[in-house]
Amino acid sequence: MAVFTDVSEAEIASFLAGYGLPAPDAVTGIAEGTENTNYKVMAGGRRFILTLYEARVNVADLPYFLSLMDEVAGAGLPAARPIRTLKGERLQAIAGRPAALIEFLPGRPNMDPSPRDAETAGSFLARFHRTTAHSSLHRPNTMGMTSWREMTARAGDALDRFGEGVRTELAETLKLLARFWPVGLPKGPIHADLFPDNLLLDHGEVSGIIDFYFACTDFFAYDLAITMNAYTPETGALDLTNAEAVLSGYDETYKLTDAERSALPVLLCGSALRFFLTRATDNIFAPESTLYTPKDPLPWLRLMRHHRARLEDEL
Ligand SMILES: Nc1ncnc2c1ncn2[C@@H]1O[C@H](COP(=O)(O)OP(=O)(O)O)[C@@H](O)[C@H]1O
Ligand SMILES: N[C@@H](CCOP(=O)(O)O)C(=O)O
Repeated sequence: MAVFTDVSEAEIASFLAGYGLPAPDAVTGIAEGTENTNYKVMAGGRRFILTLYEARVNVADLPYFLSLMDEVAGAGLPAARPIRTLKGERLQAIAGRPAALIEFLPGRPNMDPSPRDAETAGSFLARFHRTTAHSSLHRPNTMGMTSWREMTARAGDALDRFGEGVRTELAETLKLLARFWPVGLPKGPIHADLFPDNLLLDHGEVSGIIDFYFACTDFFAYDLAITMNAYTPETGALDLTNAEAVLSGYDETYKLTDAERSALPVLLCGSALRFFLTRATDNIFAPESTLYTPKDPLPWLRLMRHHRARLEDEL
C-alpha cells in the first residue's frame, strides 16, 4: 500500500487552487509504490498525480528530483513533469508533508516483462543517459558503497535470518567490491531504480518513466547493471535472458566503452547487494504496525551470489 498520509478532499481543493485548478472531480489513493503517498486526482478535465513525500525522502533532495524530471521531459522523453503553481513553484505542502502535483502519464507497467520489453527498457535507459549526460544537476549517491557498509553494520546478526553466515558473506562481498569497484567510468544523473514498475508502457512502447526518488550522480553503467538485475525474474530458476536483453537494447543505442563492459560483473554484483540490503533492512526494521509489506530480499541474495561467482571466475 502506498497511502501513508490521508488527505481530505477539502485540503486537496485548497491545494489545487494554488495551481489555478478547480476542486477535484475524483481522488483515488494509489496502492502501488513503497516510499511516498500517491493519489490520482481528476480536476478540470485533467488527470494528475499528487505525491506527498514521506519520511524516507530527504526534503533537501526534492528540488534535484523535480529538476531532473523537468529536464528529461524537456528533452522530449516521457518523464512526468512537475506542475507549477500560479506563483511558479513546484514544491508545496499538504497535510503537513511536502508535496508536488505531477503530470499523469498514460500506460501501465508490465510486471512480467518479455525479453522484448526488457530490450525496450535497455534502449530507453540508454536514451535517458544520452539526455542526462548533458545535465549539470548533481546529487551524490546516498545508496552507494558507504551506505552498504552502514546498512550491513546496522542490521548486524539479524542478516543471518536470511541464511546462515549471510552477515559474513556480505562483509566479504563488500571487501571484494571495494577492491574491484571501477573508477573513471562515464557518469551523470542516473535513475537508480529503473525496475519494471517504474516504466509505463503503451502498446509495447515506453510512455512514461516515473519515480525519480533515488536518482543521483553515478556511473551510467551502474544504472544499466541495476536495470539488468531488476528485469531478472525473481521467481523460478535463475534466468538471465531478460538481463541480456536489457544489455543488448542499451548497447545498440549507446555503445558501451570497453571499460564499461569489463566493469559490468562488479557493478552487477554491487547492485544486487544494494537491493538485497535495502529489502533486508526494510524487513528487519519495518515497524510491526505498518500496513506496508516489505519486498522479498532473497532473490537479490541469489543474484548477488551468481554475480560474485562470475566475478571471481574472471579474477
Ligand atoms: N506520473 C505518473 N503517471 C501515471 N501514474 C503514476 C505516475 N507517477 C506514479 N504513478 C502511479 O503511482 C504508483 C506509485 O508511484 P511511485 O513513484 O513508484 O511511488 P513510490 O515513490 O512510493 O515508489 C506507480 O506504480 C504508478 O501506478
Ligand atoms: N525498486 C526497489 C524498491 C523501491 O521501490 P519503488 O516502489 O520506489 O520502486 C526494490 O524493488 O527493492
